[in-house]
Amino acid sequence: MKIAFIGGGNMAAALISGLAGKLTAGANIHVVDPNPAALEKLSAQFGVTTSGALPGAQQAPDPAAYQTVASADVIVLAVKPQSMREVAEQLRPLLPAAGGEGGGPLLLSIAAGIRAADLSRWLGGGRAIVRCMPNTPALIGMGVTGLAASAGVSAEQKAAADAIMKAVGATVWLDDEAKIDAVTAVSGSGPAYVFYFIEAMQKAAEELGLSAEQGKALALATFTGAAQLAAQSDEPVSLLRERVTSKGGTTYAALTSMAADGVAEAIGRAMAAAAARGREMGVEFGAAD
Ligand SMILES: NC(=O)C1=CN([C@@H]2O[C@H](COP(=O)(O)OP(=O)(O)OC[C@H]3O[C@@H](n4cnc5c(N)ncnc54)[C@H](O)[C@@H]3O)[C@@H](O)[C@H]2O)C=CC1
Ligand SMILES: O=C(O)[C@@H]1CCC=N1
Repeated sequence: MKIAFIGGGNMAAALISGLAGKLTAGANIHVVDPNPAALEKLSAQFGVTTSGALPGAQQAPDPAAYQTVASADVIVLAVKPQSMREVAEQLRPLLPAAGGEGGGPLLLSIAAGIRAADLSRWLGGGRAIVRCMPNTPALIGMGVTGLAASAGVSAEQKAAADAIMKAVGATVWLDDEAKIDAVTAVSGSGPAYVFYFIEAMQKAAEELGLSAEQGKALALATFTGAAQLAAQSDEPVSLLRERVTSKGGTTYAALTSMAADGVAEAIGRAMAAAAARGREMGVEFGAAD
């Protein structure tokens, strides 16, 4: 499978680390990014080929790269949402005319917010697009990705999208593209909530007299252990929580304090804000002329 990445930043690097040498040879992966440092790192680490610009970009275009991008089976769009329109319009002249179902390359967009209909329009219309929402644990093969296919994506292309994302973790297919905003709020942004919680626990551990190293070791092992226990258990998470919570004991004191502070409600509001921002970005960066 020949894969071209447009954008070689954090998420692209995480995906390439799972793909290169496993799903396809590094030499079958091409990365376009105007940042030379990002390209050097990816080519040294994974043996990918690289180029600095698409035609129409401000940098001097690299004609050898056109053919590589144009003949890719899958083009992963891994730039920031606000760059997506510009990149799609640069990509458009390289792509073969859109055919029927499964015609042309599969476009895999990992951008938050950007809707498939806008992307397809910027790419000349009738494109086979799968929207994906991965997350950064993909870097260690423990990501989870939500995917939604637009009309015109063939069964083979869906299988290719699934294989690419399974190379870095689990996949969850959605029947409706709009649900990608919910996935973004849960698992796309989710690692940041977990890091936030771990940071808070580390800080509190130090305030309680433990060293920074001790706080880190205890907080991390607790997260890993509790998440694995929940994943491996057939029982509801609420029951696992209750088993930790002795009546009148320490956990009860902590959870009572969290309930009084409205922590669960605050998490709900935070995730609603993430989903709303996803929808808003779709409008902000995808508006028709
Ligand atoms: N970071 C995360 O946790 C997640 C990010 N995403 C999505 O992934 C996308 C990329 O995010 P990150 O990798 O975090 O950002 P990043 O800033 O690390 O990477 C973006 C890359 O695009 C490059 N770029 C800019 N203009 C370009 C152009 N015209 N042609 C080619 N490359 C160009 C930049 O040089 C940069 O290396 C975003 O759309 C984001 O919504 C999705 C899931 C999780
Ligand atoms: O914060 C963001 O917009 C991106 C999408 C999900 C994670 N990072």
